[in-house]
Amino acid sequence: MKIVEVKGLYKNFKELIALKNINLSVEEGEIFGLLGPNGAGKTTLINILSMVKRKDLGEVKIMSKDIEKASMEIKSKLGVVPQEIAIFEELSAYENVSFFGSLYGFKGKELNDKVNQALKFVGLEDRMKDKSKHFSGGMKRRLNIACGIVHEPKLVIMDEPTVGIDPQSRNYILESIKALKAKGTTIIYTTHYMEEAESICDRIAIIDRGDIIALGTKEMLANLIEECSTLQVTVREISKVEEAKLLVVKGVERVQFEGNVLTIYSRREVTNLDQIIAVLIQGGAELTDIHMKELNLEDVFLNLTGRALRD
Ligand SMILES: Nc1ncnc2c1ncn2[C@@H]1O[C@H](COP(=O)(O)OP(=O)(O)OP(=O)(O)O)[C@@H](O)[C@H]1O
Repeated sequence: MKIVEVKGLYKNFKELIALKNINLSVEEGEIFGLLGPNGAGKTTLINILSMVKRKDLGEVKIMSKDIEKASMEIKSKLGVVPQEIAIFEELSAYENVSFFGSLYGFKGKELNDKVNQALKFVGLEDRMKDKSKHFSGGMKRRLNIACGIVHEPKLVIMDEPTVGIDPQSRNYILESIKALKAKGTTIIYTTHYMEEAESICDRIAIIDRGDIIALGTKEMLANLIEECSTLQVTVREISKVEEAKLLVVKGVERVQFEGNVLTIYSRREVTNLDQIIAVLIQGGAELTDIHMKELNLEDVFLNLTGRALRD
């Protein structure tokens, strides 16, 4: 079942087109990634889905209801974890989560149980009485998540929840997101870290300049690249590598140099390993390592836009 359906969505900020003709759907129970560089339009899309901003044009349905006609009903089943940490520094972790839980009408034992469960979920049960102003950046991010999921929403929207935190907290958060999915929650996850999108998302939409330029599983996205086989060769004498000679080998599309490593992109249907090695040996470059590189979403982005995903 589709839990989110977006058709022909547009959003402008004066003359800037922040979103143009966005079409996508999110299946119930999946982790759906929105991957794109800074300024691509991820937050704008998330803000529209979470009803913080209004769309200009198009149709957005969540749980089969139009977001503008059934906003109250949808909001009760929706959890939002914003990019900016939205917690009260002077309150304890427990008080923060309890406040958000009470906004959804929970009280008494039911509220207490939900708060304890949410804090346990993000690994803050031992620190629940501490004021959040004493927390590290990673702990504040985890508390932010607990506030967004305390009411056990069916759909959780997370906007770059791992920005600027240590690797340990990041892993903790990624594991909690997988655990949320295992409980049946649907998650929309925005990030500009392609490793995160690759590791937790079932499907990924790549967004650039307000436009979805590709959508699918990571395997489907990698298949979009025509020059599919990617050979990485480390040589002792990079100056002896003759790019022009490599480029005339059948199937070779592109050669990239980085220090002593060269990456050779070839069309997928061509077998040319023998010829490539022969060219390098004849030139006297001296090979020290050679392996096939697996294509990742960074390559997909570069291939589709001609630009790197990261700044
Ligand atoms: N309120 C606003 N007024 C004017 N322009 C805006 C506003 N909000 C966003 N924009 C612009 O819209 C574009 C998309 O921004 P958005 O924040 O959605 O991108 P993003 O992919 O979430 O990037 P980031 O990761 O940096 O948050 C950017 O060019 C941004 O400057």
